[in-house]
Amino acid sequence: MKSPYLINKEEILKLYQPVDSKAHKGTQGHAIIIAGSYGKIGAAVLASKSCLKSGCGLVTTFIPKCGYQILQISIPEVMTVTDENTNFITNVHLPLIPQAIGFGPGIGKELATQKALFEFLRVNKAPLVLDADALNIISENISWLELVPEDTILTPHPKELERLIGKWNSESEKFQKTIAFSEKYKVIVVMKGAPTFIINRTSVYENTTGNAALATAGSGDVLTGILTSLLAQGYEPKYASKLGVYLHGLTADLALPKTGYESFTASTIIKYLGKAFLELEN
Ligand SMILES: NC(=O)C1=CN([C@@H]2O[C@H](COP(=O)(O)OP(=O)(O)OC[C@H]3O[C@@H](n4cnc5c(N)ncnc54)[C@H](OP(=O)(O)O)[C@@H]3O)[C@@H](O)[C@H]2O)[C@@H](O)CC1
Ligand SMILES: Nc1ncnc2c1ncn2[C@@H]1O[C@H](COP(=O)(O)OP(=O)(O)O)[C@@H](O)[C@H]1O
Ligand SMILES: [Mg+2]
Repeated sequence: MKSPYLINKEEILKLYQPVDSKAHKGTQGHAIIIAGSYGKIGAAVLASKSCLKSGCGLVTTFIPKCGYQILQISIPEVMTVTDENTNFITNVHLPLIPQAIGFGPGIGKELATQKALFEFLRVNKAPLVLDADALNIISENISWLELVPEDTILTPHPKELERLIGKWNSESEKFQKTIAFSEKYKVIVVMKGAPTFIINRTSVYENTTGNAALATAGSGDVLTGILTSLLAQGYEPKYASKLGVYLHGLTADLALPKTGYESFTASTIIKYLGKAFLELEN
């Protein structure tokens, strides 16, 4: 394998698009987050809030009924649409075609949720981020990946990656298998970890931001929201994935002197998103 390209500030400044002074919420993209199940509505809240706080104009969140009040009270700026089912997602019906969709955090693996994901993949054409249980479901139905739009962004942590590509015997085999997977299914794989690598066909990129403060519940859910937001704003998937992982890690680097490792939570990532974006302004 060639040595990875580094995702550093110089590279990010080449692709970052500042918000236009004539922008309005309609030009900033409408994102949909499909997430959550009973006991894991927090994942939907974190992904939705981070989506909104990364510059997206409008965010609609699709959740099972049990999440309705939680979402509306915790993030009044976000619109919600609920499934017929109380505890988990069974039938994704969207009120609009958005500019991007993030699917997976906290959805669980109920059979009805698996069917809902399959039906969604059959009809969806919007740019897509797949995370968490959406990846776990797809791991057991790998041919469904043939249904996703080209350059869909997959964000597995190491265990989710293993479920998708199978076990590896060395780091180099892990990269080889992920490159082959990215080529075969025409997807971008964000290999989350310390550090995070992005695999886009045969190209490998290594992120330079982030630290162990991110080793906390929900930090991946927040990344899904950020990536979905950037896609909705019109960033091409190859740029959205780089900018998203860079900003996500940068929040932890900026926050660390104030929070230390221990008190940093996924909500701290969201809190520091503004400072991370400001680092990109000249
Ligand atoms: N507030 C909420 O609503 C929250 C909801 N959430 C939602 O919960 C769902 C389940 O998500 P999940 O990732 O916890 O479960 P799962 O896929 O079984 O992975 C666990 C296994 O993976 C491994 N592993 C993980 N990271 C690794 C690493 N860096 N490096 C190495 N190994 C690593 C780890 O292995 P271990 O080290 O324990 O052997 C363990 O076996 C999902 O939908 C998510 O969105 C969460 O986001 C939390 C907040
Ligand atoms: N030690 C670490 N250094 C840098 N980044 C880390 C570290 N530990 C975790 N992360 C990042 O935190 C996120 C964890 O995602 P994930 O495991 O999906 O969390 P969750 O499912 O709880 O939301 C990933 O973006 C990962 O790269
Ligand atoms: Mg996760």
